[in-house]
Amino acid sequence: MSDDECIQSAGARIGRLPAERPPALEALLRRRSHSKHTDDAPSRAELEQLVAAMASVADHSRLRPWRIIELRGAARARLGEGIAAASGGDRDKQVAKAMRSPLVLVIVVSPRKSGKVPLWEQEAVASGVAHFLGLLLHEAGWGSIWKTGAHTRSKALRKALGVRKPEYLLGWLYVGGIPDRDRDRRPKPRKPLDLSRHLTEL
Ligand SMILES: Cc1cc2nc3c(=O)[nH]c(=O)nc-3n(C[C@H](O)[C@H](O)[C@H](O)COP(=O)(O)O)c2cc1C
Repeated sequence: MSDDECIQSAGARIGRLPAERPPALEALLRRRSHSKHTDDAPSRAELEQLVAAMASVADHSRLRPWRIIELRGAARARLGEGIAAASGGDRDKQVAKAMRSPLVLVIVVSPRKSGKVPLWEQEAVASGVAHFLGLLLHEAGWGSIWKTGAHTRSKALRKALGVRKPEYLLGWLYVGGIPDRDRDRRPKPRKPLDLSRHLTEL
C-alpha cells in the first residue's frame, strides 16, 4: 500500500471525507511521534513562527496560561540534572538522556489568577499548545516526542529549569531532524477507534 492509500484508508474509516482532504485533517492523519532525531533542529526564527501560531489555541478568557522553555546545547543538561536531583539517580546518565535531541521544549503551565477560569481549564489550554506544537513541527518536517516521567512535577526539576510555583511542567518535547530511515517509512498504522465508545449519543 502506498503512503497515500494507507492514509486514505485511515480517513475512510473515520467517515465520509472529500477526495481532497482539508489540510488540518491531512496533517493530523499523518502525525506521529519520532523518538530518534538527527542533529538538525528548527531555528529560533522557525520556532517563533510555530509558537506564535499558538495564539489560535482555544483559551478561555485568553489567559495564555503557558510558556515554553527552549533548551539547546549545554542548557539541555539542566533537564537531566533536575531529573537526577529529583530521583537521586545517575547524573551523567540523565544528562545524556536529556541531550539525546538537539532541541528540548519544556511545556509549562503558567496559571493566571481568574475568578472565572479554574486551573483545570488553564491546564487544558497548555496541553492543547503541546499537542498543536507537535503537530505543526511534524507538518514542518521535524520529529518530536512528548515525554514526562515520575519527577515531572518535582520541586528539584522545577528548580533546575527556573520554574516557580504556581507554575508546573506538563513534560517536554524532544525535537530534531527525522532520520532518513524513519522519514521513508509509511504512515504509522493506527488501530481504528471504536466510535460506539468514543462518540456517544443521548
Ligand atoms: C502528556 C504525555 C506524556 C507522555 N509521556 C511519555 C513518556 O514519558 N514516555 C514515552 O515514551 N511516551 C510518552 N508519551 C507518549 C509519546 O509522546 C507518543 O505519543 C507515543 O510514543 C506514541 O506515539 P505517537 O504519538 O506516534 O502515537 C506521552 C504523551 C503525552 C500526551
